[in-house]
Amino acid sequence: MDRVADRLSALGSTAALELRGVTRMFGALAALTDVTITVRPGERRAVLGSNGAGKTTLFNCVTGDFLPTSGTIRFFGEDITAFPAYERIRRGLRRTYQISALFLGLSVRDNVYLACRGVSRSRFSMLRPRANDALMQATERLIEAVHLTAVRDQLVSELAHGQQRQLEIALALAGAPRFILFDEPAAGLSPTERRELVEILTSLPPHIGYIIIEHDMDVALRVVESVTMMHNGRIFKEGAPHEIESDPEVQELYLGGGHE
Ligand SMILES: Nc1ncnc2c1ncn2[C@@H]1O[C@H](COP(=O)(O)OP(=O)(O)OP(=O)(O)O)[C@@H](O)[C@H]1O
Repeated sequence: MDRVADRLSALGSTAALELRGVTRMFGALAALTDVTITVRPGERRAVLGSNGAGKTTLFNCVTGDFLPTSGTIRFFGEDITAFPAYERIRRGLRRTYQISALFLGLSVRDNVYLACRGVSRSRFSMLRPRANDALMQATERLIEAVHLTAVRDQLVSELAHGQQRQLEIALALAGAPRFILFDEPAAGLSPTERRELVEILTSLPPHIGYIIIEHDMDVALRVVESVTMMHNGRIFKEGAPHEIESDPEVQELYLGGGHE
């Protein structure tokens, strides 16, 4: 725990992500109500809650897929509330989706290379990549970081489901991310694949913070330092994983039928 505290304090005091009073209405339905969250640089946080709690809407407001109805969102101190999604990506914000967005007919390496090239300055270059190209080197590093070196030449369509999810993490790491939103990365994974996911997430570079939405509490609580519990669009509880796990109200909500 001391190591975590040292890592976080070394990364500065300006919040990586700060939501203040964020509300998002869909007609008369409040998907988010007055949500205030502060995530420090390098901090890893889980957002948990039952179906319809507002977790995906929260991600959509942070990425710019939806604008909040009211409230503000700051990213490393800058007010990004009204920024389009690409401006947020340019500033180092990334997201993975529940539904994958991979090129199934291309190899693992080509998928990662295209992602690296998409966020680099040379993306319009017509030159063929060379083996010593910096983008190729970045590609190989990312493939290694998500444990896919052994299958890097295989087509994505031939990969196991878990390997495809690992590849999605590599794509989110392309460029220079400072903060990643992981949307249920453990969904559909076998126990072995879940263990691998935990290893990959806990080995990410220390300056990269993230929020993870995850229904699997065992995975979520092992890869974060802090937890925000949501219920009916509001923040219901915040704390360290061990506090959340042993909280009677959280247990009631999860075990008492409030969760799927
Ligand atoms: N585009 C939309 N239009 C109308 N209502 C929406 C829209 N998106 C979400 N909602 C509603 O907002 C509420 C919060 O939904 P949201 O998807 O954010 O919850 P969630 O916590 O991500 O749930 P799940 O775990 O099922 O993904 C729900 O009542 C949902 O029906």
